[in-house]
Amino acid sequence: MKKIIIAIDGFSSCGKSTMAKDLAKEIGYIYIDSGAMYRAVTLYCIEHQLFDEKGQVKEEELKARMNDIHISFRLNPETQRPMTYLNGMNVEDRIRTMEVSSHVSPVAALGFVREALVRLQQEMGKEKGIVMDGRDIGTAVFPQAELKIFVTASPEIRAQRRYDELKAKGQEASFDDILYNVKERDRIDQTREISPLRQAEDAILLDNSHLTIQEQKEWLKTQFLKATHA
Ligand SMILES: Nc1ncnc2c1ncn2[C@@H]1O[C@H](COP(=O)(O)OP(=O)(O)O)[C@@H](O)[C@H]1O
Ligand SMILES: Nc1ccn([C@@H]2O[C@H](COP(=O)(O)OP(=O)(O)O)[C@@H](O)[C@H]2O)c(=O)n1
Repeated sequence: MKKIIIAIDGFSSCGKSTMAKDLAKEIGYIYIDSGAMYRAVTLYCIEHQLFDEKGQVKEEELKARMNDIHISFRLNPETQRPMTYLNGMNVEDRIRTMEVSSHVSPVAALGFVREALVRLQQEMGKEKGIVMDGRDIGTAVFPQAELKIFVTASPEIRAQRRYDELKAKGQEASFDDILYNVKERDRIDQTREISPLRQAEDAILLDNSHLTIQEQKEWLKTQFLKATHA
């Protein structure tokens, strides 16, 4: 069967990666979490003191160091899940902290950061057979994608999902802080100048507020089958 590109965009913490990862595994496609790449650049900034005392990113310094930032994915041999690597180090857990979540959107709004990461993402999708999730996959990275999904759910439900996830990992978390972060990232992501978060005209909208993980997985598989048998 001819391989296609599947773009899954939408608001923060609604379940995009969960459904994208599950589908990719089932149909034998590569899965790429583009948000992990923006998170990895943000972790690099935190670890190299590239935020000033006001919490603003030191743009010129980051720009000068972009060539020193190498991001890749490798499958965990036990779980078969993709792990994010930054300059050869596994940073999968470190990029998921609230500290990174609260700094990532301003970093992702920078044109030179987006240019570098979009180039890498397009390279990864060159052979098709890829499911990528993020904010601008259907609008900017792969506007030609054969299947585009735009996912949303209420902010409270999304914050609860992220809260449960952090708690399950044993991380300290406050529901109110997470809710604030989810809403604030949505605001910055939707209002930035370059490739703001928006639904592509040809994307299928999914509100999964009241769907289980299993239900949304089945829904996505149906969309895939429709797109490949059309
Ligand atoms: N339909 C759902 N119902 C309940 N929890 C969900 C659902 N979809 C995903 N989750 C959980 O919500 C959290 C956020 O999901 P994730 O896939 O990381 O979202 P995103 O990629 O959109 O940020 C994860 O802990 C995931 O297990
Ligand atoms: N294609 C993408 C993916 C993520 N991002 C940025 O990276 C942040 C983290 O993305 P993510 O997908 O890991 O976010 P979660 O919804 O998983 O928390 C987003 O809030 C955006 O600011 C982006 O700008 N473009």
